[in-house]
Amino acid sequence: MILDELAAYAAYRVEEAKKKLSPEEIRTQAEHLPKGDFRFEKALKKKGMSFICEVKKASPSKGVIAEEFPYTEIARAYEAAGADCVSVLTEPKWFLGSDDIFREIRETISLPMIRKDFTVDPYQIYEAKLMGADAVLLICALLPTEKLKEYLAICEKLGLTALVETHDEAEIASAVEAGARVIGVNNRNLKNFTVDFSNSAKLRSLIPEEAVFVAESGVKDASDVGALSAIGADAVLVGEALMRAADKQTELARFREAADEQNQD
Ligand SMILES: O=P(O)(O)OC[C@@H](O)[C@@H](O)c1c[nH]c2ccccc12
Repeated sequence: MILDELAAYAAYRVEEAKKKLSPEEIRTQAEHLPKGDFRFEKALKKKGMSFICEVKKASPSKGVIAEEFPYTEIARAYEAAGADCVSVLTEPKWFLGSDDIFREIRETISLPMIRKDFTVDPYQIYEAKLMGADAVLLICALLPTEKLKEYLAICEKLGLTALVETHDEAEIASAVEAGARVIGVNNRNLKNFTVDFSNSAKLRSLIPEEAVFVAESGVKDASDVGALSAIGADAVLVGEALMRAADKQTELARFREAADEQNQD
C-alpha cells in the first residue's frame, strides 16, 4: 500500500538527516526557539468555516497537478484571498515537495503554516519547528495511540499544533484517547484513493465538541464546501481544486460564500 511506502521512505529520509544533525542536537535547537502560541489551532477556531489552503505540486493519486509551480506566488495568492492557514507538502518523492519550499514560503507569508509530511519519528517534529512551522500532521494510520501521545506531548512543549488525521471510528477513538485537539477526517481513502464525503458526515458525531474538526480532501467546488459546512466542519483542507484554479481569490471567495450560506440556515 502506498501509505506504507510513504512511511518507509520518510523513515529513510529521517535516518539520512540524522547523519547531518543528531537527534539530540536538533531537539536542543528546537527547544531553544521561542515556544509557539498554537496560532494554527486558534485560526481554525474562529467563527464560521476556516480554510486551510494547500500548496501541492503533485500527489500519488493525481500525479503532477501543477506543471508550473511558482509556489511563493501561490502562497501569496492564498494569503491575499483570505486563507486562514496554509499547508505545504514537504514529501519529495510522491508529492514533489521539499523543506526548502516550505522555508521560502515561510519567509513570504505570515499566515499560520502546517508542515505536511509523513511523521514517523519525533525528529520530524523538531525539523518542522526549525522550519518555522506552526503545525505538523500526525496520521493515525501510522501511529499507535502511545506514539500519538508521545508526539502530541512534544508538540505541546514546542507550542506546535498537531493536526491528527483519521479516517475511521477506531482512529478517531485513538486520537481522542491521545488527547488530540485538532482532528482531521480524510475523505480520501488512502488504500484506493476514492473520495467519500459521507465519511466525514458519518464520523462527525464521534468527535468531541471541544475539538476542532477538519474535513480533508476531495473538495471540488463550492457545493462541496457547502456540504461540509452543513455537517459541521470547523475547517476544510483544500489542495487540488485551488491549485488548479487560475483565479484563486475568486474561487476561495465562492467557497466562503457557500459556507456562509449554510451557516445562516
Ligand atoms: O487535494 P485535495 O483533494 O483537496 O486534498 C488536500 C489534502 O487533504 C490532501 O493533500 C491530504 C490529506 N491528508 C494527507 C496526508 C498526506 C498528504 C496529503 C494529504
